[in-house]
Amino acid sequence: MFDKSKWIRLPRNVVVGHGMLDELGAAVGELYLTGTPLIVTSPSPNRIVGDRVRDQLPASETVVVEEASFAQVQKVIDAAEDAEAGYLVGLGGGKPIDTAKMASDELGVGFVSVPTAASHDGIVSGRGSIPEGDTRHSVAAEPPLAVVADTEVVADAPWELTTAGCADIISNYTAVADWKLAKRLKGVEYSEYGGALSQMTAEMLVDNADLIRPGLEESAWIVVKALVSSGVAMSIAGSSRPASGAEHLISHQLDRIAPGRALHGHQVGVASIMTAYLHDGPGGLWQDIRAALDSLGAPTTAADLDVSEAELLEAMTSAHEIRDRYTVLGDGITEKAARDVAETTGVI
Ligand SMILES: NC(=O)C1=CN([C@@H]2O[C@H](COP(=O)(O)OP(=O)(O)OC[C@H]3O[C@@H](n4cnc5c(N)ncnc54)[C@H](OP(=O)(O)O)[C@@H]3O)[C@@H](O)[C@H]2O)C=CC1
Ligand SMILES: O=C(CO)COP(=O)(O)O
Ligand SMILES: [Zn+2]
Repeated sequence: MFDKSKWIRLPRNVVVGHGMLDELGAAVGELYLTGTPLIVTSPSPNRIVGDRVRDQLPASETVVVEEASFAQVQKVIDAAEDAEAGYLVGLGGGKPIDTAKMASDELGVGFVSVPTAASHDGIVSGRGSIPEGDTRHSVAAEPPLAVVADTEVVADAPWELTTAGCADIISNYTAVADWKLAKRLKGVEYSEYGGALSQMTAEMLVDNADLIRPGLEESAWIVVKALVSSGVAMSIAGSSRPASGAEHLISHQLDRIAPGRALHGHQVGVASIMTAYLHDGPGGLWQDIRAALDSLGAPTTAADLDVSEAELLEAMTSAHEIRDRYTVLGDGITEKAARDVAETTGVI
């Protein structure tokens, strides 16, 4: 049996720009896929651009998912089998895209990612995440064969989705720091290319933070490109390590302790302020991260996330337990240490 985590698996066509939805048919046609396309979408993207996508993919069928759950993945698998689907098209935010990604993995058919929001780097990656049950972190899945992101559509999406995508990228700083630490202390395999690309992506986004403003199509373009790069870094690494460290562990725990309160990217952004402090101490990177999030209008405090002090501290002190991934949290931090860092960084 092959270990595909050793392969670098990337989308073949990445089509990003103004009006690019109208090139979906051409981008997919180039992949020589056969059979009925099954469009997997959610209510808003279906309403906003569903017909434009259907015009590009004649004879397609559509299934609308209501939430990200294993029941909805099964609904898509059933719809694909009924339609004898040749491939799936995830159209929308992370919910329909990851549902399509997980279903296509199970069905053994290809999938195409058509993000309508730049909310996190899962829209491009070979990592699937259904935040239900015990496993809240992503698992290996098939990467999209193609990604088609129309920046006009993404720029029109609610601004908070874009700031969540930015924060998910900014958190790459601490993810890479955790990965390097795990290499030094635990001999974990580290990819120089994966780490460097992920770090550079975070730097470019922070350097351009002033240009990222609501309604500006150029902003959507910067963020989508960054999400693509982050997805590529994960493909090079064969894991989510370049984009997921202790800040993601804390976010995954918040998903358990306080489900549905805040967007994934917003949670990892706030957690990243604190894990940067744990890495560097006072006067270090944490202030740059907080300033960048602040300038984008992304959350920087527990209150912004609608999370109580007790919920945050519980997530911070138990985050190390959820997965075998060594980070700056080591084998756990005390409640006092968690409170100190949260207070010093202004998160509580
Ligand atoms: N693979 C990975 O690494 C990761 C994957 N995920 C997955 O992503 C999901 C969360 O992703 P997220 O994007 O926040 O969730 P959604 O897909 O639910 O999108 C968020 C909201 O935005 C709406 N929406 C999407 N696009 C537009 C648009 N263009 N205009 C107006 N509204 C729009 C959706 O509306 P409506 O619901 O009405 O359609 C929804 O209310 C998780 O549940 C998980 O499955 C999360 C983190 C990491
Ligand atoms: O969200 C991700 C990267 O930004 C994926 O990370 P996880 O593997 O921790 O879910
Ligand atoms: Zn993430």
